[in-house]
Amino acid sequence: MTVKLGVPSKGRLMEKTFDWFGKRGVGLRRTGSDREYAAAVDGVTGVELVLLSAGEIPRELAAGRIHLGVTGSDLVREKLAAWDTQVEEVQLMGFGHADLIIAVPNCWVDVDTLDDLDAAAAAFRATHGFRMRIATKYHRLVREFLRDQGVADYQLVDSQGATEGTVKNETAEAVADITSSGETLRANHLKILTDGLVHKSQATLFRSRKAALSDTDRDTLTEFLGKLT
Ligand SMILES: Nc1ncnc2c1ncn2[C@@H]1O[C@H](COP(=O)(O)OP(=O)(O)OP(=O)(O)O)[C@@H](O)[C@H]1O
Ligand SMILES: O=P(O)(O)OC[C@H]1O[C@H](OP(=O)(O)OP(=O)(O)O)[C@H](O)[C@@H]1O
Repeated sequence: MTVKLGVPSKGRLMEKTFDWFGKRGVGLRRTGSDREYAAAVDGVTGVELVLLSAGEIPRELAAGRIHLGVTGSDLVREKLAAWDTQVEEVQLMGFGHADLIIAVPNCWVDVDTLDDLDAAAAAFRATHGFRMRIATKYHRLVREFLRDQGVADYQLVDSQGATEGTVKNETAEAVADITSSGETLRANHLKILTDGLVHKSQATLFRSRKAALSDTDRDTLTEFLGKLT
């Protein structure tokens, strides 16, 4: 057997992940054509590279099909129930920073905090006869956060992309999404609630608590982690 390392095959995190391992003496490289998802690891034996989408890495770790995986800390928390019983955070990697936040229209001048949102939500329901809609793809994280903060009078509507556009399109009144430069929020006339930070995410190396290991794999993994951390 081999120790399996899952890394993002494309998207924001891929290149920086390759650089991060490179700086630690582990060469990750794609092999074959541009479009072929084949890869190799240089500088260490017994480790196999598996190219996956960032969004699928949490599931693969939880299923024990990979031993180590790189993805955003937001994605692990969103995709896995009781995430820390299924995976272990090995190392924050210092890139892929993004904040999951709750934002409302700039023109809601009386709404700057979660308490304000709660009050606005009750008023909204009384006026419109349905609950205020918050668009997001982070259902688990947002629901848990709002429950802990005592906000209840809302409904989540699913948005898998262009989430900030839902307010203008009148399919939601507020959004919960990732922000990095803040440009997309600004361009869509949205403001972040002052206490509306749900999670500060960054790329993270995770270890599966579920993946089986032979004695040899265990030694390989220990040696490999020694190089990385
Ligand atoms: N500006 C940003 N917008 C969205 N995600 C960001 C941003 N900056 C960093 N991230 C992080 O990047 C990760 C998502 O990476 P990426 O966008 O490459 O994957 P994806 O396209 O969503 O996933 P998949 O490959 O599954 O389609 C998340 O952990 C997210 O927090
Ligand atoms: O703060 P900013 O730097 O503007 O970045 C934030 C935006 O980037 C992401 O969208 P992405 O580009 O992944 O497209 P999406 O709308 O399809 O999710 C995220 O969902 C925000 O919309």
